[in-house]
Amino acid sequence: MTEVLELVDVSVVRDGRALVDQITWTVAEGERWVILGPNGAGKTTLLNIASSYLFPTSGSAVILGEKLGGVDVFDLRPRIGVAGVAMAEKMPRDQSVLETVLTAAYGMTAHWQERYEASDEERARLILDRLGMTEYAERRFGTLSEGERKRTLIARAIMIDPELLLLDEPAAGLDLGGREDLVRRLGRLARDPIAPSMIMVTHHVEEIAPGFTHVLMIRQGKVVAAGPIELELTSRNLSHCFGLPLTVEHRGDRWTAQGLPLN
Ligand SMILES: Nc1ncnc2c1ncn2[C@@H]1O[C@H](COP(=O)(O)OP(=O)(O)OP(=O)(O)O)[C@@H](O)[C@H]1O
Repeated sequence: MTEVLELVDVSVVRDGRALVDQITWTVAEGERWVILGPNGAGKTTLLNIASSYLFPTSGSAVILGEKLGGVDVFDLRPRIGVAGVAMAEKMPRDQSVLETVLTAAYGMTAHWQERYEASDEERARLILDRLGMTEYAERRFGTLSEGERKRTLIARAIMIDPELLLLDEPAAGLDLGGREDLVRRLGRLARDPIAPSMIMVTHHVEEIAPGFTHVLMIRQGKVVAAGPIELELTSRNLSHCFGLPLTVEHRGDRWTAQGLPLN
């Protein structure tokens, strides 16, 4: 099996502090990983390495077979789809949802007189439809609700037909209905055998969609557990990861967790 991401002894040090501390982690093609961990654990830092926007201070990072530092990142980035808060902030608010998705195919964030191929527009509309966004295609990005915005950015990340899809807290800020709608759609994507390898950062096990296969738990920049979700997403590991006693349950194809009551 081919590796889409291979980190060996990766550390990121800022102001003398390791934000990510000697992490060794491999993601194989077709796997769908969840990164879990408390605030400040280093999840986004890891995702920034996986998207080639951040270079490790030490250790080696190989993304889609290319070693960071030895490859032109501008060749690598079009192969990686990223949806997260940082991307939302870069999107022009007065651009339509359709254009927001379409510009991805041209490696841009804004419409700039480029002529779109009819086949690209067709693909953008198809992806928007899969994410339940058909009726919003002509709406301005800036007028969307948080949930609609998140679905638009996921559509944009998928538009480039990436080999690796990175989702940074896709369900953050969504209400219960919005979360459940997104989890169902991510579940459909995760179970699609031709969908790209995926890595999703989240704070909540309830946001893990069916079809996710592996979990990486980190705390203070270090790996607490990594491996198949059924084996590693245990009360013991989760408690260690978040630093308080927690119980996790797997019911049907979903996960829930709660803290143990105080004595
Ligand atoms: N450029 C920087 N210089 C110094 N410290 C930084 C820098 N970037 C991030 N950090 C720190 O690194 C730690 C890890 O940050 P990161 O954003 O990766 O955490 P996270 O797990 O994604 O957190 P959250 O769940 O709150 O989003 C945090 O303590 C953060 O303050």
